[in-house]
Amino acid sequence: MAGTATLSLPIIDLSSPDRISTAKSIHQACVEYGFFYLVNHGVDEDFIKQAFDQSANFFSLPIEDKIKLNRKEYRGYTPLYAEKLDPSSLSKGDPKESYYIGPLTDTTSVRLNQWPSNELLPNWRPTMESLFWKILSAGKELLSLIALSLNLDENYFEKISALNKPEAFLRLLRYPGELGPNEEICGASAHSDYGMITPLLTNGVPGLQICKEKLKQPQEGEDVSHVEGAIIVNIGDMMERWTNCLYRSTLHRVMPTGKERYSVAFFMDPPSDCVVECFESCCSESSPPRFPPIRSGDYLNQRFKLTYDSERELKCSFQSKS
Ligand SMILES: O=C(O)CCC(=O)C(=O)O
Ligand SMILES: [Fe+2]
Repeated sequence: MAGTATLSLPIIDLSSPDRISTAKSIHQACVEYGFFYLVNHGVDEDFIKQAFDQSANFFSLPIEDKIKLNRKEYRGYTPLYAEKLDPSSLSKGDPKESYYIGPLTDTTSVRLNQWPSNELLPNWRPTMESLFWKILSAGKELLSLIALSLNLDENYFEKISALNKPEAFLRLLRYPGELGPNEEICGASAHSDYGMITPLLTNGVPGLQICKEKLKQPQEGEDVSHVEGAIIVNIGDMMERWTNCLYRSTLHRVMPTGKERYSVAFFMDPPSDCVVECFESCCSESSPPRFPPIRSGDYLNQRFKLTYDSERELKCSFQSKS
């Protein structure tokens, strides 16, 4: 984007045998940016391309077909303008459409997922299921390195039950191109993600920006450039709470560029009953915890209420399970 700085984010190699040095690089990336690229993550490029093709197949269906799968229980289709990620923004909503797939990890809530029929979109469901498992596996591996990066045991997230049945949501996104560049309108308004980490894939069309200064107005964005085959990972608010703000949950947004853009975000949240409280390695007498402990499910519900129409009764998987 003209006049906007482009960031060169750190690159983390998930398959490096030197886990200690990788953990150090993660530490630095999370303190400085809250964002990094993940390479050698095990999700192969051809498969990613197939998944983007399938995502495009869904979004190019007639609106009547898409609306039949309208979001219920946080799963399914959300049309253009249904969401406003920055609740303080005066816009009518974010110009993007999306499709949510809820956790496949939980035998009870998995049935809440909605799927286009195999006749309508052959092989769509298995492709997305496979994408879910592949990104989950990279995410779990990454979380063991994040634990190491915080001087915790590499199985720490399993030990605090954050990873046994993670509330991972796969979200397919499409930003229409025809809106054209417009400074007032963001494809996704500035926000931070709510959970532990968000691995993100894009089809290479630019638009994603990081706003490093949370409180600055108007917000200034720096472009995140595309690195072929890499997963972009950002730290979420719950990780920020766990680490007493050592690791940054950085504001980001998607600006329109006049080109149609696709992305896939994978929100990795702890299960609803997991209590998020400051890690021992991140607080001390001189730096006491800044946030009280909170159940992950309660925290997420508060945040979702602000993002979506606040009048609407929210019923999330984490409520129906507990
Ligand atoms: O589409 C993107 O690149 C980012 C999406 C995003 O930040 C989100 O959905 O939380
Ligand atoms: Fe986000």
